Amino acid sequence: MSSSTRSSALLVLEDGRAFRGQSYGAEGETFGEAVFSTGMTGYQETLTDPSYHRQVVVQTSPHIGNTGMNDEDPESRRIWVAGYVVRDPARRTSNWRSRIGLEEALRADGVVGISGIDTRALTRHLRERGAMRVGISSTETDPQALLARVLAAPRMEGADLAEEVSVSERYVVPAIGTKRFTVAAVDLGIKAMTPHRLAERGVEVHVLPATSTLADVLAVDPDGVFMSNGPGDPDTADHPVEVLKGVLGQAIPFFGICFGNQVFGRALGLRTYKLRYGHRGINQPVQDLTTGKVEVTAHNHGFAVAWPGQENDGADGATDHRDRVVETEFGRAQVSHVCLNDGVVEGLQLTDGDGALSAFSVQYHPEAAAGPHDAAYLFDRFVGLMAQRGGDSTGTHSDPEGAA
Ligand SMILES: NC(=O)CC[C@H](N)C(=O)O
Repeated sequence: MSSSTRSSALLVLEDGRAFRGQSYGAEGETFGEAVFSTGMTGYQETLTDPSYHRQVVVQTSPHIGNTGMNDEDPESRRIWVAGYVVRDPARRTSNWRSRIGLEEALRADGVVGISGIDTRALTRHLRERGAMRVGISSTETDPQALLARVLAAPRMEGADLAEEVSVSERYVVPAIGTKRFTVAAVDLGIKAMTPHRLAERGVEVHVLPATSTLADVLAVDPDGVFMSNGPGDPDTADHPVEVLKGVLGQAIPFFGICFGNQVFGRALGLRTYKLRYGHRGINQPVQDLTTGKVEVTAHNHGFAVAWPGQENDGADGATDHRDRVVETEFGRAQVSHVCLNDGVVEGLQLTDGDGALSAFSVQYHPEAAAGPHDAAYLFDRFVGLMAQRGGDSTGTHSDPEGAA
C-alpha cells in the first residue's frame, strides 16, 4: 500500500508533543509507554518479544518491513508491542522466507501503528525527556482529546505484567542430542531462543508458568534454575523474588536474563530503578568485569539494578562498580558486567564461601534474537556451573519424557 492511500493517524506524547502521520497496521487507538529501539535489523524478533508488552516501539531505523514476517524467527506466539512507529514502511516485501507482509501481520494481531512521522525528532525527544506514555489513533484528530486519554493510561512504573504474557501450562523443550542437564525455566515472558540455546547444549528445559511456586520448580528435580526476560516493573515481581530466594537457599545453580537479572538483584537485597529512556537495540557495548572482555550485545530494558552507593539513577556517566561487593545471606554478590555507554549494571554474580560461582545473571540478551552472538558464552558458563555443582548427568535421564 503506498502512503498516499493510507488514512491519517495521530501520535500524542504525555507531555503534549504531537506528530501527524499515516495509519500503519491495524486502525484504531492504542496506548502504552513510548520507547525507541535502535536495531537496524530484527524487527520480527522485537515485535514478538513479550518484554515489549504495553510498550509502543519507535524504530530509529527509517526503513522497516523489507523482509516481511517468516515462520522461523518469532520469539513467541504473537506480536506483543502495544503500538508501532516507523518512518518509511517497505512498500513491497522481498525475502525468500517471508510468509506475510509486516503490515498484514500487525493487522492480524490488531496492533495499531503510525508511519510517515519524523522518528528522529521523536527519538531525540524521548532521549531528552525520557520514556513516557503515548497514544496513537487513526480515529481521533484532536491532539488535546487524545492527550486526555494518554494521561488516563497506566504508567510502566508499578506495572505487574509477567503473568499476562507467561504460559498457563508448562511445556518441555527437549535437549538436542544427548541430554546432560535438566533446567526449570520460569517464564516471565520468555523468548523462544532462550530454551533453544540451552537445548543446543544438551539441556532439557522445563518451561514453567510465572505463577509457579518453589515446590513446582523443585518438582522438576532441576540441575539448574533459569528466570527469563519479561515486561513490566521488576519492583512488582515479589512472587518470583521469593521463589528465587528459595532456590538460592538450596544452592541450586541459577542463571537469569533481563527481568531475571532484576529478580536476582532483588533476591540479593538490591533495589531496581527506572532508567530515563532505557537500552533497546543490538549494538550495546558491555564489559565482563570477570574477564575484562568487551562484547557487543542486544538490549531491551527500561529498568536496572542499582548498586548500593550508586548515586545516579539516571545512569549518566560511568559509575565504577568494580571491586564492590555485598555480603548477602546467600553469599558474596558482585557486579559482573557493566554497560560501557553509561555505567549501568548489566550483570550480577554470586560466589559461595569458597569463592566459587553459584549463581549469575545479565541484564541483556545473550540469546541474541536478534543481535550479535558475542554473549553466547554465558550459556556455556551456566552449563559449566551445573557440571561443576551437580556432575554431568549424561545417560542418566535418556528418556525425553514430555518432549511432545
Ligand atoms: N527484556 C526484559 O526482560 C525487560 C525487563 C524489564 N521489563 C525492563 O524493562 O527493564
